[in-house]
Amino acid sequence: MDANQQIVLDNLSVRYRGEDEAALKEISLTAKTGQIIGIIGNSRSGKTTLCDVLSGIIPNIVSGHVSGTVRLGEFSPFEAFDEYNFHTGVVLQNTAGQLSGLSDTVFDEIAFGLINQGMSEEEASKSVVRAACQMGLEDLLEQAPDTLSGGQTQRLAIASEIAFDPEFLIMDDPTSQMDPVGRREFFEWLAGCSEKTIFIVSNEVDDLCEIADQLWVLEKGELIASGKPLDVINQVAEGHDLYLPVVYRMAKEFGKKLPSGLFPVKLSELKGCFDDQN
Ligand SMILES: Nc1ncnc2c1ncn2[C@@H]1O[C@H](COP(=O)(O)OP(=O)(O)OP(=O)(O)O)[C@@H](O)[C@H]1O
Repeated sequence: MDANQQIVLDNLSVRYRGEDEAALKEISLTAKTGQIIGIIGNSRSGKTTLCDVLSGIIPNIVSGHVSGTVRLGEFSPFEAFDEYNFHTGVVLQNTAGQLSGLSDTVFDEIAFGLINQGMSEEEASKSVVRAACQMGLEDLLEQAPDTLSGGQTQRLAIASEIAFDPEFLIMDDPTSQMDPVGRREFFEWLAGCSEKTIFIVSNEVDDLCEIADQLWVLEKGELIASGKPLDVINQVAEGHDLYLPVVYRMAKEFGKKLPSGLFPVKLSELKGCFDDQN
C-alpha cells in the first residue's frame, strides 16, 4: 500500500503529566485512508485521549508524555504540527468551548476561521453556505451562536470544521446533544463522506455499525480489537462489558447467523439472514 494512503499508529503510548498509569498503552495498527473509523469503548477507556493525539492536541497543546508514531498519510502531528493542522479538522467533546465567542451570527462563526486563514469573502461565503447546508443550518445563518440548542451548537462546530474541507476529520462524540432525527441526519451525511478519512468517537454503536468501515475498540487504554464492525463486534461480544448493537442482540436471541457463522451487526445483514431462510 502507498505510504501516503496509510494511517499508522505504532506503539503509541500516552501518559498524562503526574499520572503513573498510561491513558493509552502501546497501540499499533495500520489502516487505509479514506475510511470512516469508529472509536468505541467504555468510559475512561482512552477514546478522548486517542482523539487528542490524532488531532495533535496532545502533546502540542495539552502536555503529556507521548511515545511511538502517529501518521495520517504523509502527515504526522509530532513533526510539522502547523501543516498537520492544515489538513485536519477537529470537533472536540466540548463543542461550545470550541466556538470563537466573537461572532454575532452562525454565518460569521463558520466564516471566522476561513477569513482568518486569508480566504476571500466571496470564497468564504460559498464555503459557509455549503457547510451550513450539509449540517442543516441553512435557516439559522443569521441567528446568534449563543442562542442555539446543544445539538445545533454541535452542528455549528462541525460546520465550522468541514467548511475548510479537511482531508482528515476527527470528531469526539459529535452527536451527544443531538435529537434522534438530527443524529440520523448526521450519520446519513457521514455515510456519504467518501473522500475523507473520518475518526469518530461515539457511543452510538448501532449507527456506527451501519456506516463505519472500521471499528477500533479501547479498553483501559488498550486496543482490544480493530477491523470491520461485523468481525469486531463478534470478537468482543463475549468477555468484555461493552454495549452491543441491537441488531447483534436480536440476531443472537433468534439464532440468526450469517453463513460465516457470525451474528449480523447491521440491518441489511440481519435482513439477509431472514431472506435466506424464507
Ligand atoms: N488531562 C488529564 N490529566 C490526567 N488524566 C487524564 C486527563 N484526561 C484524561 N485522563 C485520564 O485518562 C484516562 C482516559 O481518559 P479519556 O478521557 O481519554 O477516556 P474516554 O474513553 O474518552 O472517557 P469518556 O467516555 O468518559 O469520555 C482516564 O483514566 C482519565 O482519568
